Amino acid sequence: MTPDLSPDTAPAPGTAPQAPVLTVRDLNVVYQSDPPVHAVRDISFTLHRGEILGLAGESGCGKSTLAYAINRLHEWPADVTSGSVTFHDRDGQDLDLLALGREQLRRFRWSKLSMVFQGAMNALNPVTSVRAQLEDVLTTHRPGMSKQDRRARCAEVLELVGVEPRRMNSYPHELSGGMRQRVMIAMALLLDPQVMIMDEPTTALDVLVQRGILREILRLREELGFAVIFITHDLPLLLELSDRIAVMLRGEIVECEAAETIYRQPRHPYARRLLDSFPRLTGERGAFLRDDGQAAPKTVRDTTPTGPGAADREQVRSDGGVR
Ligand SMILES: Nc1ncnc2c1ncn2[C@@H]1O[C@H](COP(=O)(O)OP(=O)(O)OP(=O)(O)O)[C@@H](O)[C@H]1O
Repeated sequence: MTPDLSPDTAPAPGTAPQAPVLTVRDLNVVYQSDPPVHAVRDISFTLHRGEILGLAGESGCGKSTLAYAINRLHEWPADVTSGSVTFHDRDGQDLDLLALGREQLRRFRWSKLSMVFQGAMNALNPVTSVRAQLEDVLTTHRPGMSKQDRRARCAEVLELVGVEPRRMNSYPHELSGGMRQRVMIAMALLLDPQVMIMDEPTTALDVLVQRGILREILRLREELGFAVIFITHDLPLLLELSDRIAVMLRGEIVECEAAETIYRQPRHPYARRLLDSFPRLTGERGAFLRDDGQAAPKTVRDTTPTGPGAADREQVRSDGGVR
């Protein structure tokens, strides 16, 4: 497959061109309310393998509507009125996501593309153990997997996100918010997806816990090679995390560039305004924070727990009065 390297879709400078994993073309989503709300307008972009694409924009600009429509999680009155979303599978097959039937969709979600949304930690079933909830995903999607392999895989993903596997026997209420969100990320990783959509995944958490989780996401992306669409209104965070950033305004992408270009030379007046609204970007931190060619930003590396047990340490730190 020939990579799509048109200006609005090219990977960040200095990174090897990667094949696309997701292509969105001229997507329109309208809430058929009275009056109708045209929440996503003619949006086009390409997500490349292993890339972190940040989606920035103020509240109500359509970020979540776009994310839900890509994954077909939108519900009436949200209506995809036109456009296409194509998933380019590892095996070379192209999937037209808007045309998938219910059963195909069920197989597609979690296994090829998974989503972690804001407050996902509250989506865990309070009366079922973490183990049962993780295993349930495997039982549904990998019915031939042995019990032993299921357990091993659940322990493996928990370890990947820094949660001690012994926590598997816990119930959600026994875990801190940060740990629960890590469990949700583990669940999203279970089936080795090629794309993860993260919609404000850490917004509800305190800054240290948030940093720890973001660092883990960056490390996992390096290790496992999935691509991420990361949604937040927190532009400084996106500048640290993303390869490219798409800036949304009233349902449209008004600028899509390498994170560093958005930071140094934002073209669109709204992107400039958005940058100016974060004083710390132009204040004492001054310089752009990413290492050249490296995903892990300095600020994240310096301040956060990592590895198995990191979430437990977060718990201790939270209990120890960090908040
Ligand atoms: N069920 C609905 N019916 C009508 N309009 C809706 C509905 N849900 C969202 N909208 C409108 O669609 C637009 C886009 O909303 P959306 O939630 O996608 O924005 P967002 O950028 O994700 O905001 P936030 O950052 O606050 O989550 C907004 O104008 C919102 O009011």
